[in-house]
Amino acid sequence: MRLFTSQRMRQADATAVGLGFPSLLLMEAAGRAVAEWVLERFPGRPVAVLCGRGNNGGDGLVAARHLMLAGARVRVFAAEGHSGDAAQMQRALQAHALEPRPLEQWQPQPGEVIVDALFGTGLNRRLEGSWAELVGRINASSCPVVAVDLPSGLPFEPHVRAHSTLVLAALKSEHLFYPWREACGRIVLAGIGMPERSLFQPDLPELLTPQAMAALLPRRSGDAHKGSVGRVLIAGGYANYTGAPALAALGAHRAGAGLVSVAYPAGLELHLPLESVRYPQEHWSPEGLSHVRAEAAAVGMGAGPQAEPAAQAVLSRRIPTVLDADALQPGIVESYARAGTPAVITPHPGEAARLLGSEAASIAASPLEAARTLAERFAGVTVVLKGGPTVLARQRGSGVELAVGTTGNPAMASGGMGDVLSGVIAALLAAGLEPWDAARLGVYLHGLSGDRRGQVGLLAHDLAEELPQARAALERGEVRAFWEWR
Ligand SMILES: NC(=O)C1=CN([C@@H]2O[C@H](COP(=O)(O)OP(=O)(O)OC[C@H]3O[C@@H](n4cnc5c(N)ncnc54)[C@H](O)[C@@H]3O)[C@@H](O)[C@H]2O)[C@H](O)CC1
Ligand SMILES: [K+]
Repeated sequence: MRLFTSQRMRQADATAVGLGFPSLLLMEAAGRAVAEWVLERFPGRPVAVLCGRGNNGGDGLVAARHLMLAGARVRVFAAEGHSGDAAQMQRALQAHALEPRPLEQWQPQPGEVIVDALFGTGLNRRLEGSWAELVGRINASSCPVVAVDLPSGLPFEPHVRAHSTLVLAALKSEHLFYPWREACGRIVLAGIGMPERSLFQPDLPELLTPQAMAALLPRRSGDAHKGSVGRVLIAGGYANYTGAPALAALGAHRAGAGLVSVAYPAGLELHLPLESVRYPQEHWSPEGLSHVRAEAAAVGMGAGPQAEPAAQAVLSRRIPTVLDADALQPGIVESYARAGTPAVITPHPGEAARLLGSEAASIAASPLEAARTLAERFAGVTVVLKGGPTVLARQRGSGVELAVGTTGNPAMASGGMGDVLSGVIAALLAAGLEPWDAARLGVYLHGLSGDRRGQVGLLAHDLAEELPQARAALERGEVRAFWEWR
């Protein structure tokens, strides 16, 4: 499943029409889905449908007809000047003796549900004047708003704040990225019958779905033993940063590693899980790690100035490695890329800025672009740019493949969460997954565990404790995506 932009959705729409699919059928399906959602979610409530002059308004006119036919009390207010499909839908409504009133005449009525069909993917600049004023009045009313496709005004200010958004054909960036996502409310995705070929756009970012992620789970055979399911080496820790490697170790254990070994500066007091094996290092060297049994590693958590020697020592093992925290320095990442050792980097925006020599704020503002740039800059390395949502990237052929996480929540904004993620991805690498699969599944499981324990005050080790149940639920097919299907 792919994440669209408004522009790419319009392209898909044009492709469908180019294939001979009548656009009027799409609008009919869209409006019908809106009506069905309103009737299901707000049974018996009167409805005001507010229609713009584009196709989003056309969807609203269809919704009004179906609401009326289902016996709902409907008032319709529409902008002047519909053309094309929307004009036909206006005539269809008028044939049922339902005459839209001018939009300016709309006043909110208590108890009424508002269908926001003012603007969808065709908005090309911020709303101003009477449009901005109308959006202000919608938001000030105490009526629940069902937005058609997008809350009108997004991705700019001002915009409608919706109770729910009935998304047409595919999710668009605004439905996933903050701050816009908060305006969408519940997200309900309606298929509307677009031909599959028009939606086939593999260069768009992949959305991580429960089905696709469940298929990646490493299977365990009946005769599994601790040496056959993946052993992990964690390398980190320095001065008073003793929690980070311990949390990474916990993440690896809870993600199913058969054995977790932790290498750290000798003399450091680490509160490791009882099950971890300790390898104190007098100084970091390939020899010091040569006898540690591991198929994958994670390095950098709390390593401070020791990150460089620790990363070079681990690199000598030539095993797939997660580079996190202090190991996220251009020189270290480049040395892994040059050596051709499979590497996954897991920066947050601040660390990504350090890698790219840019600003954290600009990275957080355009994470898809930033992840793409990281994948181009460090060719061959798998990028996990952490955030809400996390974005993944890797170079593939002459282009960059992108993916976007669909799990996780703001309760996960606390120290140590990233260390757990490193351990999880390392465990999946050790189990034999390719870096791209280990990174996507690791991000998904980590966020899913956070969602299952989603209260503020969640600690990183609470999240780690949830990993086995999250994984089992995913395996049993019990996990649902955050959007609902219609
Ligand atoms: N395949 C699908 O997903 C389908 C989507 N449908 C619906 O169509 C809209 C997109 O319709 P479109 O006509 O392209 O655009 P809008 O209705 O969003 O609005 C365009 C309208 O608004 C004008 N405009 C743009 N920006 C502004 C502004 N800032 N202020 C004032 N006016 C503005 C622009 O010039 C146009 O006149 C999509 O979201 C779905 O709801 C189909 O119905 C079914 C298939
Ligand atoms: K809308």
